[in-house]
Amino acid sequence: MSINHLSDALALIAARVQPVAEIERVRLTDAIGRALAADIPAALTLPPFDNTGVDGWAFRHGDVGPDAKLQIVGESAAGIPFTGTLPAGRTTRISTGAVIPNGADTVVMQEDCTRDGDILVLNTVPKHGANIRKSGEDIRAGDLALGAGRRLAPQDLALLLSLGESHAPVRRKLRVGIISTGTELRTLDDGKGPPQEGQIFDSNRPMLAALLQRWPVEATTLPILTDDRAATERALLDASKTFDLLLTTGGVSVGDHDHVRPSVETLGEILFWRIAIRPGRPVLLGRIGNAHILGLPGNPVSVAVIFALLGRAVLSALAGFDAPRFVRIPVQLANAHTKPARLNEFVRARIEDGRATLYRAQGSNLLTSLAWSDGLCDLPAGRDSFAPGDVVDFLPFGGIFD
Ligand SMILES: Nc1nc2c(c(=O)[nH]1)N[C@H]1C(S)=C(S)[C@@H](COP(=O)(O)OP(=O)(O)OC[C@H]3O[C@@H](n4cnc5c(N)ncnc54)[C@H](O)[C@@H]3O)O[C@H]1N2
Ligand code: MOO
Repeated sequence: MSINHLSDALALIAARVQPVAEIERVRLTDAIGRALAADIPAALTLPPFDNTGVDGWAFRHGDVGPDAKLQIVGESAAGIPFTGTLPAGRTTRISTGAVIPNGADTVVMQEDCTRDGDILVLNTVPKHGANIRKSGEDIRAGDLALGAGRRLAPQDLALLLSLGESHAPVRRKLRVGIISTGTELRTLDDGKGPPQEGQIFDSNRPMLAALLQRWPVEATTLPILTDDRAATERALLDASKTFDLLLTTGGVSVGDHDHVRPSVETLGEILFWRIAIRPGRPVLLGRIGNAHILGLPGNPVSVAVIFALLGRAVLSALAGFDAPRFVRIPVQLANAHTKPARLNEFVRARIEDGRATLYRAQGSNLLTSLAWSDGLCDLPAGRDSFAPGDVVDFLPFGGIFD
C-alpha cells in the first residue's frame, strides 16, 4: 500500500506497532532514556514543608510597627529548623531552603535589613507572605508525577528522586539489527584494498548506529548484503528471529537489483511501501514474524530524513514511548525553490540572520547537505514553488535526531 501523507504513515505506525511487553524495574540512573511503563503518582508532597527562597529574616508581618524593628531570637537553617513558636515582635535568621518557623508568615531579604546587636531594622518591609515557598506548590502526594510512555530524561530522575523513588518500571531495551544492502558497498576494514570503480564506502550503517545511540536500544550492525534475492531472504528471515526491529537501507526501489521489498513480501507482510515525500519516497514498513522492518532507501540523506520522520515513530511505538514530537519553528525562506506539487519535500537548510538558507543542491545522495545544515524545511504538498520571504516550518536537527 502506498501512502500520501506523512501523517497517514505516522497514524498507521501508531495503530499497528505495539510496544514490547516485558517490563523491568531498574535503578533510576539506569532508567534515563527508557520508556516509563506505568504512571507514577507522587509518594510525597513537594516542597514537603513551607520554606524560604532567600537568605534573610523570618517574622510575623503583623508584628512590624512604625519603627520596623524586631528582636532577633534564633535561627532556622536549612536542615536545622527553629524549634518552638516565634514569639510576638521577634525574628529569626533564616537561610534559603530552611523551614519557616511556626508563627512566622513573611521573610525579608538580608540585603533589605540592618542589624544592630540583637535588633533587626527592616529598611524595606516586604509584602505579607513574601519569599515563602509553600508546601505542595510543586506537586502534592497522590498527584500524577510522570505518566506511562514518558521518555525518562535527567530532569525526571531529579523529580522521582525528590519524591523518594529509587527505581522505575521501564520497558526492556529494543534489539535492533542494522543492515546495509548493495553490491557496491565497501568498508574501510573489509581487507579488500582501495574501492574499485563503482564501489563506495557504506555510510548508512554507521550513521544509523550513531543515531540509535540516543535510544534504549541494543543495536547490532549486521553484515552488508549484496544485491542477491536468495541471500537477502535468508538474512532477513534469520534476523527476524532475533530482533524487534530491522533497519535496512537500499533495495526498496523498483530496480532489478532491489530485493528488500520482494523479500519482505514473500517472508511476511508489507504495512506500507512508498510515501509522497522527498527524500525517501520508496520507504517501506513491514513485518516478518515478530520483527518489524523499516526499509530505508539507500541514499544517505533519505536514510537520515526518514529516520527522523518515521524511524523515530517506529522506535517510539516499539519502545513504549508517546509518539515523538516534531519541533516546528516558522521561518522565512531566504531562497526560491521549486518542487513537484504532489510531494511533501524536506529540504536541508541552515538558519542565517533569522531566515532559512537552503543548501545549494538537494540531491538525496549529497551528504554535505546534511553536514552543512541545521535542520529541514517542511515544504508541503499542493505547492510547487516557493519564493524568498515565504514562511515554512523549520525542523531543527536537534529536535528530530534524538
Ligand atoms: N525508476 C525509478 N528509480 C528510482 C526511483 C523510482 O521511483 N523509480 N526512486 C529513486 C529514489 S527516490 C530513491 S531514494 C532510490 C532508492 O533506491 P533503493 O532504496 O533501492 O536504494 P539503492 O538503489 O540500493 O541505493 C540508492 C543509492 O544509495 C547508495 N547507497 C546505498 N546504500 C548505501 C550505503 N549503505 N552507504 C552509502 N550509500 C549507499 C547507492 O549506491 C545508490 O547510489 O531509488 C531511486 N530510483
Ligand atoms: O528518497 Mo529519494 O532519495 O527521494 O531521491
